[in-house]
Amino acid sequence: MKASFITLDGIDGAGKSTNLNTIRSWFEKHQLPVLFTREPGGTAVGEALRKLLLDPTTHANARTETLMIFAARQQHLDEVIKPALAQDIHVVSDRFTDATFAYQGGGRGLPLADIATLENWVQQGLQPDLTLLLDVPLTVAQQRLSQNGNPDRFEQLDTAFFEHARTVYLDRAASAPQRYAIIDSSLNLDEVALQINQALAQLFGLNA
Ligand SMILES: Nc1ncnc2c1ncn2[C@@H]1O[C@H](COP(=O)(O)OP(=O)(O)OP(=O)(O)O)[C@@H](O)[C@H]1O
Ligand SMILES: Cc1cn([C@H]2C[C@H](O)[C@@H](COP(=O)(O)O)O2)c(=O)[nH]c1=O
Repeated sequence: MKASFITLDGIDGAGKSTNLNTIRSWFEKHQLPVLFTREPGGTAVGEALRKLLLDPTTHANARTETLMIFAARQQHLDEVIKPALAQDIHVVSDRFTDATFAYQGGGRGLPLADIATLENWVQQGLQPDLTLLLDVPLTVAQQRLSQNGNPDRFEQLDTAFFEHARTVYLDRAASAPQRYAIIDSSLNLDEVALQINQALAQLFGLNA
């Protein structure tokens, strides 16, 4: 079986961290080899860039921010993602390039075509086999996040930023429905887990 590259994405507060456990359990149940990783991050270089990117005192403009994210991604692809896939290990990444289109494109307002240029240069055609897009209305995400202290540099951004980001995520999913599973993450955790398990089962041709 060819190894699959799966990404998990959505606006802050959509429930990615919470639902990673569901994905872990599904792979354990089916005894499939899998590597969990995240962006920005996943390597020493990537984690150092993540620290800068999420630090509220960092003053990076939108283009610098985007280049930092793609620098982290290049290292992540070369050091972690591509080697794992080559060894027939499935890879699940907590965020990938959809986040750049959504946050730097939708949120920050950079041209999506510029992000696509960087995507082509860095990924050389590599795309996820499945993207689990956790989708919630902004009010739900914000209500959930309000329970967490110390918002990071992105979590401090305003409602318009996240509305634009959510729109880009949904537009991308609509334009390539074979690659995306839109998960209604406003439902309770059991119902969200069911949708995630169904999407994984469909990708692998296994039981949910
Ligand atoms: N389906 C759900 N129903 C109720 N609460 C939820 C649900 N999913 C997540 N939560 C709660 O919402 C909060 C945010 O969830 P989580 O940290 O998983 O979001 P996230 O998308 O990973 O956010 P971030 O990207 O900022 O880490 C947590 O307190 C979590 O327990
Ligand atoms: C990959 C990627 C991430 N971001 C932002 C989105 C989040 O606010 C943070 C990462 O933190 P997480 O809650 O642990 O996912 O970084 C971004 O703006 N652009 C990207 O490409």
